[in-house]
Amino acid sequence: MTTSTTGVVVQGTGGVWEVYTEQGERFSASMRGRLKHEAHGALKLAVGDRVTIARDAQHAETWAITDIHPRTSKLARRMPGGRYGERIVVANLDQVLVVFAAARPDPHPRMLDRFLVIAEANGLSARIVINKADLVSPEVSAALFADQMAAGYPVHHTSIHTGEGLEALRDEVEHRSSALSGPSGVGKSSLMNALFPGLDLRTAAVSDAVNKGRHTTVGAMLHPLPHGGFIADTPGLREVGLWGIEAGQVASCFPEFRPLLSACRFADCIHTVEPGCAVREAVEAGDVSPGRYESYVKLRDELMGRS
Ligand SMILES: Nc1nc2c(ncn2[C@@H]2O[C@H](COP(=O)(O)OP(=O)(O)OP(=O)(O)O)[C@@H](O)[C@H]2O)c(=O)[nH]1
Ligand SMILES: [Zn+2]
Repeated sequence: MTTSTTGVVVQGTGGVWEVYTEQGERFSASMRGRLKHEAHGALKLAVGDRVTIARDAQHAETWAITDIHPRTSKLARRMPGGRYGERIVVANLDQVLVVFAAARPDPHPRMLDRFLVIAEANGLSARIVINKADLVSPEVSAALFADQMAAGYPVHHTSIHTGEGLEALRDEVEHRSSALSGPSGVGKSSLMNALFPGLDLRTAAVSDAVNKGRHTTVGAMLHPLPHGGFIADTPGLREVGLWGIEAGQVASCFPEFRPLLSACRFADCIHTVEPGCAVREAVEAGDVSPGRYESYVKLRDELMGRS
């Protein structure tokens, strides 16, 4: 007799995948031969995939992955070593949490915009978290990232010391699959531990640390949350980088630009020098923030190989 169940791939090493079921059980499973063959094409298994697993009564120890369910999203990066193709870092994320600190280290709006563009380009919604809110006055904290808030991104102000904002953030994280991103030292692991005691993230691995190379062999890992949902312990958005984003796509990764793009005089407007550019007019009129526009120009230049 064969039993089967469904679950989410939470980790993968050397062909053995760990699958977490809705009942909260963890099983090791490998890809069934036929599926492996098919997977050579478009569908490669990734952490975050929903799968069906089955096992024979006779081989009671081993589970086989018999089906990979359709993905709703993927965060992908270039194959390591410059090989052609993509590697899916994590599938089926619902959102990215971009964490900065109100101070220590100082927040950096242009770096935030870069993270937001990467999330947009991967089709993921982003939520901004300003942690260490206890270090500045409420007025200063509220003014931080006001441009990104005006662009439509939800912003949370949190502190693990005063407890501010923790409950509201927990509500948005439970029952969803979220990736954490943000610079080193902003309090990502402290925050997750405050929200979900005992979560035990691999502290160093969730960091977008300067020390880049060290993540190349470590894949993403999903941590199940006590009441449902997952936190992805990923190499971070910075490593995923701008890969796969075309220069012409950058403008549409700024949500506040989107309604303007069809109003430019030229259909192929790149919003830098053209007359009749609706984006630049909106900047001049104060409807689009100069800082966000600066981020656009910078990221576009970078993708054009001009910086
Ligand atoms: N004042 C204050 N300090 C905090 C807060 N959250 C975290 N910290 C401190 O900030 C420092 C860095 O916290 P971590 O949780 O290690 O930061 P991280 O983002 O996970 O850092 P990496 O592992 O390098 O990516 C620690 O000394 C924390 O105690 C907060 O809300 N307020
Ligand atoms: Zn334009």
